[in-house]
Amino acid sequence: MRGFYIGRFQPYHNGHHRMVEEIAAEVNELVLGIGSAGDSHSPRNPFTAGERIMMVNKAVSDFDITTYAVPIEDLDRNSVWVSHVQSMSPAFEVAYSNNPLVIQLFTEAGVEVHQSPMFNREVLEGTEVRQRMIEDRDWESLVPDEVADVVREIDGIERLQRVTATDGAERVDDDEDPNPC
Ligand SMILES: Nc1ncnc2c1ncn2[C@@H]1O[C@H](COP(=O)(O)OP(=O)(O)OP(=O)(O)O)[C@@H](O)[C@H]1O
Ligand SMILES: NC(=O)c1ccc[n+]([C@@H]2O[C@H](COP(=O)(O)O)[C@@H](O)[C@H]2O)c1
Repeated sequence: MRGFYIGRFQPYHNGHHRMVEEIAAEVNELVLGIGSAGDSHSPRNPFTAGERIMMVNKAVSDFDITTYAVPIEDLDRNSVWVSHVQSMSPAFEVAYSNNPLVIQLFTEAGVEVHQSPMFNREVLEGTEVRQRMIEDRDWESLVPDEVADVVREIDGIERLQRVTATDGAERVDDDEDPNPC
């Protein structure tokens, strides 16, 4: 049986990895949808689809299943999103997600959806990993070693810190004359 699991994976972390481990007990093939594939170089989506494919492919090589990483760009219309996914992915019988919108859209389209427990969600969350990267705090322990290697290879921390920084320009208050003479 072939399954489908989509995430933004910004970056792929140990919560995703635990979920793939559980999925691997149920299917022998898994499509990993790289969601919001067109987004990169922003605080919420720092890594490109290609970089996320590297992270995911290297990390899941430990598991005894065949995997395919497929980039999926976002659409303005949720109502046709499942068809869009199906048009880009190898065919699959079951979708895995804990995202309420994704669950709703697949269910309405007649696709069986399985949820998983949330693993150590207090820290295993992309937002937390990125915050630690910005603040130079330990993030490596929250991701598979292969992902940490990719982040270092692409100078990902420097990029995230730079795209998160403000431009440092002095703010001029509205009621202050910028050109006093
Ligand atoms: N710790 C976790 N345990 C189980 N599932 C998780 C965990 N973290 C994320 N997921 C699930 O993995 C899928 C992809 O998640 P996503 O890539 O958005 O990660 P995220 O940690 O929620 O990231 P962000 O904080 O950047 O939104 C979603 O279905 C999400 O619910
Ligand atoms: N209309 C759309 O483009 C649409 C709808 C539902 C989910 N998605 C994408 O699917 C992915 C879902 O992953 P998360 O669970 O990580 O949010 C995201 O990249 C999200 O943007 C896109």
